[in-house]
Amino acid sequence: MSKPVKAAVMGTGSWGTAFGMVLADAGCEVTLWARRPELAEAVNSTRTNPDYLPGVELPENLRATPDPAEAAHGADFTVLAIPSQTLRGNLAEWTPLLAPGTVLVSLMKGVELGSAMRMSEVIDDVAKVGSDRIAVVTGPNLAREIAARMPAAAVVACTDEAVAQRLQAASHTPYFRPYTETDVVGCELGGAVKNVIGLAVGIADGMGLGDNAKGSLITRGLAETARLGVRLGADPLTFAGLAGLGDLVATCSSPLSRNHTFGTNLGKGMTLQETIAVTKQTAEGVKSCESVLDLARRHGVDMPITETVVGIVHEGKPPVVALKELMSRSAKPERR
Ligand SMILES: NC(=O)c1ccc[n+]([C@@H]2O[C@H](COP(=O)([O-])OP(=O)(O)OC[C@H]3O[C@@H](n4cnc5c(N)ncnc54)[C@H](O)[C@@H]3O)[C@@H](O)[C@H]2O)c1
Ligand SMILES: O=P(O)(O)OC[C@H](O)CO
Repeated sequence: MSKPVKAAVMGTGSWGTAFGMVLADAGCEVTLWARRPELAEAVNSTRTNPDYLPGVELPENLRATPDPAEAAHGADFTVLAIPSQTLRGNLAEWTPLLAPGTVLVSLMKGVELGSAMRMSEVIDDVAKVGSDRIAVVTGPNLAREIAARMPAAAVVACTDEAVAQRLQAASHTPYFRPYTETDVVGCELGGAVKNVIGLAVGIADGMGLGDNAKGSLITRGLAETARLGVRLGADPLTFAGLAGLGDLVATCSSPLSRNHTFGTNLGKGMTLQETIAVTKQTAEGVKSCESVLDLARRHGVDMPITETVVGIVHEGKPPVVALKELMSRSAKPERR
């Protein structure tokens, strides 16, 4: 009999825990790394994650530890499930602990502030493992729904298709259907920019702008995502898939999305500080809107919705003023 696949999941938040559950349900032996020892203890003693996924019973073949070396030991896959802006520092500490040959798997949907790097680029920069040992999981995957074992499809991307296939096999369950991809750039940009568009749609919902506005923002949001992606070498068709349209639709329609909810609160008139205070989990778009805009400017790509979100979130622009500016941009053809 072959040995079970071992997976370390670095991060015991909502998605780290839910994806750890997927891997365990698919037959992997899973160890979660939890930053706080008391959370690791609670996971092991109650078989739940009371802080992030209360009420969800976790499988027996999943355990938690506060020791990153213990989590990483012998792992075939080392899954990174922490906020994007904390990746560089954490991975620098974990790199000496990584199992030889382990595949580093990013669950993160962000772009690094300052460097404007995608998460796979940060991973390569820090761990120096090469693109064939870096994979990305993305798509319409709201953690709460996956944790309830509700059906979802996803994309597992790696420049080496055989590695993507290994990860696909390690995470395929009756409720979680991963498709392979080799367009890592497109998959990562789809995930990072949809959080920014999710904020924009949330703001519009909070302002009561209606469903035509929502449909328009989703579609024009996807257009600017694809524009950036193509400039960076992505396949435009990736944005019509699960990592693009699929994730955008789930995020922009669900009250479970932290980015959408964050935007809705701003659109209803809460201040940024009030909105941050009621947001308990990571809403990546709040920081990544600035790094996505930075990336777009470095490559001369126009991203008006992203620019509008930055104006509202970081420059104190009132949403009504931002809306007026967005609607009064010069007329142009839909495709150019
Ligand atoms: N929740 C979802 O539905 C979902 C789905 C797909 C992708 N994602 C992406 O996954 C990533 C993680 O999101 P999440 O939902 O698990 O977030 P979360 O807020 O639920 O959990 C974040 C985890 O990171 C840890 N953490 C926070 N700051 C840290 C630091 N400085 N150093 C080390 N660890 C730290 C927290 O303790 C927690 O375990 C994000 O990039 C998010 O966009 C989330
Ligand atoms: O809760 P959000 O806004 O971070 O979205 C979660 C997932 O990325 C949806 O696929």
